[in-house]
Order: sequence, then structure tokens, then C-alpha cells
Amino acid sequence: MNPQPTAVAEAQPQPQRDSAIACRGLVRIYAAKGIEVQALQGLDLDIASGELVAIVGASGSGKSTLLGILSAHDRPTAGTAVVAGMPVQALTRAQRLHYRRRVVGFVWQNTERNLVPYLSIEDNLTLARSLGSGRRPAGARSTTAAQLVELMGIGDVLGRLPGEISGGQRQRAAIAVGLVNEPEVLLADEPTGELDDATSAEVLEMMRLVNHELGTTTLIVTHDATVSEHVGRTIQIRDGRISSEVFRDHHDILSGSGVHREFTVVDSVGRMQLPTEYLAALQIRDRARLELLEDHVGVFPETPRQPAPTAEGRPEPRQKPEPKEGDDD
Ligand SMILES: Nc1ncnc2c1ncn2[C@@H]1O[C@H](COP(=O)(O)OP(=O)(O)OP(=O)(O)O)[C@@H](O)[C@H]1O
Repeated sequence: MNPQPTAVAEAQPQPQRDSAIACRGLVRIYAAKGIEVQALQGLDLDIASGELVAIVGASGSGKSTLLGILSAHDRPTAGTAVVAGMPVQALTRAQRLHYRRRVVGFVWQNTERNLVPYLSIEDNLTLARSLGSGRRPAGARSTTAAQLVELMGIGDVLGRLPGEISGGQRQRAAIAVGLVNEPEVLLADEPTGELDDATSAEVLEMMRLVNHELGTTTLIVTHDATVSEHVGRTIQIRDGRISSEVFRDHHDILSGSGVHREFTVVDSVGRMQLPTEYLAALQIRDRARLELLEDHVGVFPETPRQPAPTAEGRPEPRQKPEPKEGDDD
């Protein structure tokens, strides 16, 4: 007899089959000097294979904590993170090494973390390639270092040391090093953090090009709000949870149009975050009244807002919150 699924089992969301990254209920609690900080509070995330996604958020929102878990440098207190089919929280030491050398590639903010300073760019590529060498699965893509050099436009700096080239060239070389072992996923932590605006845009465009040409799933974690102009999906993280997502299609990115759609995220148990400006505009604090209407859910202040009286004693008409750029429905 087949056991009947319980309500609890049904409520557990399963990772999507084609997800390159699937996080379920990620919690990370830091305990220091008797004080606990909950850096991630039940974060759910799905990134499809081949997607280019940015995660943005204020300082302290949990971005680095998430990247630490996805890069297998840290373990979650609870929840799961599956990257390219590997459960990162449960890897053995040997699997972690393989994972960091072959399954994921990295681009960090600091040059010293990306490139060995006393080796030429060419030797950095060779070293990274040799560290990640091993038996390759049949049918693996055969992106060569030479192809990456051409794609990144770093052919004329191969013989130079990292300290002898510009910041933009260094980050392009770092992207090539991060991809030289043909990882399934490229993780980038503030890759434009030390660059000026023009060079940042150039490096982000390079990441977009690589994603488009090679199809490598790419996750960029950044403070840089302009990143959304270069990627298909921008995820906003707030208080250790995903709060909203902005989508742009490939055509919008190429044409530079400002068209985008913003969505708030509803997690697996139905929680969602309302933008703080909406809460302020409607004076919603601890509680909101929900109404299920024919084709939408209404969210209302617990008690109707009292309009401020005008000079003539008449109430002011209600102010709607300003629509955001790109709101078209
Ligand atoms: N090792 C640690 N010990 C204690 N608390 C920590 C530790 N690392 C991070 N935190 C806390 O966890 C929360 C999330 O931090 P995290 O570094 O992930 O945020 P962030 O979004 O990456 O911030 P930033 O953009 O400034 O790097 C913050 O409140 C932070 O103070």
C-alpha cells in the first residue's frame, strides 16, 4: 500500500529539474559573544541552467553569506543548497576541493584573490587549468584558454603581470581564469567593486557576453544597482530573504531600453515583502487586511487611513504611491 502524502510533505517545494542553483529554506545564524545574528532567514532561490542573474541588496542583507554557502566556504545552519546537482552543505572535504576547482568558477572583488601577482596572465591561466585538470566527463564543452583570451580581449596582455595592466583588464583576465576549467556555474562577488563606472559597465558586458556565448550559468552578487542593465534577472535580497525580482529580456538589454517588470517574491509558505515605500504610503505597520478578489489580492491598512484635512477643512484626496519606471500594468 502506498502511504498517503502528508500535508507537510506536500508543502515542501522540490528543486526545479533544470536548476543550476536551487536553495531551499536557507538559514545561517552567526553566534558571536552570546549574540545571535540571523543572516539568512529561510531563503529560497532557483537559478536555471544558463541564466545570468544578479543579487543586489544593502550592506548586511546577507549577500556574502549566501555566496559563502554557494561557494562551499561556509555551511548553512539549516536548509539546502544544490549547485549543478551537488548538495553543497553535505560535501566531503575531497568533494569540496573538486567542487571549487571544477564545478564552480569564481571572480572576486580583490585582484589578489583572482590572480597570482607574480605570475603573468598567461601563467595564471595555465596554473588554474592545471589545478582543475583531471578526467573530464565525455561530451564536456571544450572551451579553450585561447578562446577565452579572444573573447575577453586580453591577448595583448598575456605576458604581463596583474600589477602591470588596468583594473578592467585585470577583471577580464580574472573572468577568463574563473572559466578556464569550464565550470557549470560562475560566481562573482562584487566583480566591479574596485572599478569606475565606465569600466564596471565594460566588465559587466563581458560577463553578459560570456554567458551568451558559452552558456555558463552566472551569479553576480553586488551593491552596484546598474547591474540590472546588463543581466536578465536582478534579485533583491533584504533581511536574509529574497524580496523582489526585476526581469529584462535579451532584447531590452541589447537595445538599452528601460523596459522591465518588477515582481515581489512569494516564498514556499506564502510570505512576501511589500516595498517600504508602499507601507509608508498606506501607513501599514504591524498588520494588513487581505482580501481575495476575483483576479488579485488586495492589501489594505488595518484601519482606513484618515485623510489629512485641507485648509478649507476638506479631506485631501488619497495619494497613490508613485509608479516605478517600467510599471506597465
Ligand atoms: N562572521 C560573522 N559573525 C557574526 N555576524 C556576521 C558574520 N558575517 C556576517 N555577519 C552578519 O550577518 C549579516 C549579513 O551579513 P553579510 O556580510 O552576509 O551581508 P552583505 O549583504 O554581504 O553585506 P555587505 O554588502 O556589507 O558585504 C550582517 O548583519 C552581518 O553583520
